[in-house]
Amino acid sequence: MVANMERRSLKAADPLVQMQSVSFGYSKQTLLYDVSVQIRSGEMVGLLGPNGSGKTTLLRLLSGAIHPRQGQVLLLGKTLRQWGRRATAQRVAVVPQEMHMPFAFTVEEMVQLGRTPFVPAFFGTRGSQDEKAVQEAMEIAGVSAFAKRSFNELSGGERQRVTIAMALAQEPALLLLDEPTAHLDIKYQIETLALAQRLNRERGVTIIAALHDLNLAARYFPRLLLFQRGIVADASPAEVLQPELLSRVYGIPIQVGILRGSQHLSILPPVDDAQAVNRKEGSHPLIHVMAGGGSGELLMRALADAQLPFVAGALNVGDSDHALALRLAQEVITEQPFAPISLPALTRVQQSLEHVRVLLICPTAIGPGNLILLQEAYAVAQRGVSVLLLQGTIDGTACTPPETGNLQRTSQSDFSARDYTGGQGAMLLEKIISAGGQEVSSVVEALELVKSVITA
Ligand SMILES: Nc1ncnc2c1ncn2[C@@H]1O[C@H](COP(=O)(O)OP(=O)(O)OP(=O)(O)O)[C@@H](O)[C@H]1O
Repeated sequence: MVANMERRSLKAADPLVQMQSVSFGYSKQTLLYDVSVQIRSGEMVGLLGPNGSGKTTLLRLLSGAIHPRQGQVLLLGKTLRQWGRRATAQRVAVVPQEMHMPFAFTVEEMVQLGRTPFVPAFFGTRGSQDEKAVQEAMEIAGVSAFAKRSFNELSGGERQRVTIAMALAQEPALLLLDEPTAHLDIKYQIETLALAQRLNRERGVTIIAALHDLNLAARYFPRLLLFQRGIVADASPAEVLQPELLSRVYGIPIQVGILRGSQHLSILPPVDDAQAVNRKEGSHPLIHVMAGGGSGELLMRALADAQLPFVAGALNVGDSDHALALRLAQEVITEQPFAPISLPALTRVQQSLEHVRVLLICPTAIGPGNLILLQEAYAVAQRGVSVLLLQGTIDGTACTPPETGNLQRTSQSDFSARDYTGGQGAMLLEKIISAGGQEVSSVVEALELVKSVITA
């Protein structure tokens, strides 16, 4: 009721819920970094991402169960802290991955629990409005027939519908579903998502669901957020479910096709997984890009436009170059947010550098955390591999677009200006040059040199 009235007063363009530069971590380590997203009333959004990518955490932030370390979550323009728990629960309902009841509640009693945010505190009793909402929720979710049965005796699919009924009894404006189809057979998976779709279409409930099944996500959700500790892609299924992007984010080769006679996408592992992996290994990119802080943006776009496959990294989660590399690079070597390059990431960089013919170093800031990459670059230059150093400042003007020309040559002073290691970084860059590394002053020049090296 509350939610219905507020929903009607919302203008179509107003976001129902928004995350503004949200960062969060359970421990010192940051799990989600700088996440910003807006969801309008009436949207149905699927949240995709590998295990441990932070989908549940994102839903918990949206429900107010946990609070951001930085940034804020707004519901109808007010932070969840400003709303408070009770008022938030009158507007946002969560269907968790699994619900275990230690007591033998009947289905009806369970669904009545959904009305808790509306029952006055301190011995308040439920009124006729609450009873109506409970009966209606059971009806919509298709659980009225077993209202008097014990929740714990139900099948997985039936339980799932009861937990959805519980959430519906809250009459939420926003329904958060955490892997609503986990543990369900295909019939119940489809029934559950069809129910979510009906709620969305007929009752205007805004739905955000974390999902693992990419095919079902494509079938039921007009907007998908691909998530890996931050939002990697946010668009329609056809735009988000790109084989290269999915393969990079999930770390296995993935094919996307269109089912014959159907408008829906079909996501499959390749026919012969082993063959695909071998093919991928056999065609390791010949180009490696070291970047960070946006310094690699124009170069990576130019390489992708020229259809030149490359490895990027190591890059920290949350770095804008990392998000872009996930879209454009064949392989991305990922490091924790803000963390120095770890041994596993360094090993992957070393493995990549063994195969490449060109290493491109973008004009990123050099700190104690990434200095080790320059040491690797120096070793590569000493082996006679072509190393190109893109010149530029680190204020976003680096690597000017191919059409518009050159960077200013600043050389030594440029190196020092972005060196935060007390001179070690600048010295390594100088050593790379003396070992044969070549400075380039534009993306155009870099691309020409790359092409000449890899076709030689
Ligand atoms: N309460 C917690 N305390 C500490 N770490 C946690 C907690 N909850 C989750 N994590 C960790 O945070 C990371 C992200 O977990 P989260 O459950 O958000 O991911 P997910 O994308 O939903 O994963 P899955 O698809 O496997 O459900 C994981 O590494 C997880 O172990």
